[in-house]
Amino acid sequence: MKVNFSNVNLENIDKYEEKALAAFDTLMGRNGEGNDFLGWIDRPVDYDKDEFERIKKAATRIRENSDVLVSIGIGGSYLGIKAVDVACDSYFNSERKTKIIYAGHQLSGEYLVELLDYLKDKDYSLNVISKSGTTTEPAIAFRVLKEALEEKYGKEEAKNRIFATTDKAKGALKELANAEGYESFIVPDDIGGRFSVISAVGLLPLAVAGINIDEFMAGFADGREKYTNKSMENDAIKYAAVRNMLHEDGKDIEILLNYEPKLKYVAEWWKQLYGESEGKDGKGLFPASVSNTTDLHSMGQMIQDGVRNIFETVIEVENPSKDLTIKEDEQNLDGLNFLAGKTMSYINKQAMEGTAMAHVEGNVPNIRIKIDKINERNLAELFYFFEIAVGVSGYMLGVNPFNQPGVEAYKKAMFKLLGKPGY
Ligand SMILES: O=P(O)(O)OC[C@H]1O[C@H](O)[C@H](O)[C@@H](O)[C@@H]1O
Repeated sequence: MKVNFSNVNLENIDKYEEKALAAFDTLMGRNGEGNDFLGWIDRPVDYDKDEFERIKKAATRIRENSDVLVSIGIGGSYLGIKAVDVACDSYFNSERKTKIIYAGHQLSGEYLVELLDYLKDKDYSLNVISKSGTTTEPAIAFRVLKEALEEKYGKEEAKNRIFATTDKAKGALKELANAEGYESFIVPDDIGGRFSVISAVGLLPLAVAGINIDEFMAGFADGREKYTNKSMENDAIKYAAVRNMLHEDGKDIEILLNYEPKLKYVAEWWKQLYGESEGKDGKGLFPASVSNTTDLHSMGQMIQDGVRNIFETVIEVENPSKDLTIKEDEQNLDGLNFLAGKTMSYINKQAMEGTAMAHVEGNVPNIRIKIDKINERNLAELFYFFEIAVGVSGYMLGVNPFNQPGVEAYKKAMFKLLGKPGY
């Protein structure tokens, strides 16, 4: 993975570098706000190997007896799984032995009814994932899906098809898992939800999907190797410094963009990580995302000519796994023979370069993150890069990057409207 800042004016970066290095010291010194939630930093080399093996065994069992695993969770208990699942799957002919389907990540009755109908003639298991164990959306989905599972298999067999990933000791889901005898896995106390894809939260569903979780962990270890040294050569520190410089220079919105549609949910994972880590005390860059070149035909006008408060961070995949060469056409009625002999990846790359030139020309600075190809190891390294960078960036901003007090406000209002006791 390489990060390129040549499309950003770095003439004022010095004072941000000093601040970034100090913030990095706070992060790695574990003496900043939110330092109870830094377990993810060393997790790549310090994790429960027994649980890891148990995850693999459970995944094998699920793959043997289920066409579908319903992964029930929201936020950090959903987005990391979906990001890697989609990015590492094929667009159309998924060879997945067991398909991962998601639930509990919204409150759509239509979705849940259609999911229940879809599952009727399938063998399936449930992985209910909630660090707190009380989040409304997954709790509702689990109540409904558990009832359907028990109806299909009977209570005893259903117990062998329910896996709970939650707090090691407390919370409603842990109590339920203990009472019902569900196999459970742990969301570590010292890893916040948006950082938890490295734990059983991500590992079990991804192992069921056929992702190589040894390679996934190795990618996090690659990230820990590359992004935990104190130097401005450390791209994670530099990215944090550059973001803060651009923010103080009037850019309020960072757009993460890709030119490979299957990376869409990597951006969704990134939006939670950056939005929840920095959006506090009236501060923070607004994290947005587009998928190009599709969105150049919808958001291109705004990005090129709208309010000049945007910069872009582009994820470039240097070696797509498949490619296709445009052929000469005798009639050339579409006028595309100038593309004959050129590959789609070459054309996509020129679109990326042309867009970067036009946007930089229009005062939209561009950061470029290049990954060799899309696989679980490279995605894990990218995740770790963003995690270190958000810790540094949040401390530079003067916020606690590891809490999320603001998410409670809507819940209180919603529970009052729903007549939840005590609200
Ligand atoms: O895993 P859970 O405890 O169910 O939390 C799921 C999500 O909901 C919370 O409200 C926070 O917004 C997220 O940080 C968290 O990832």
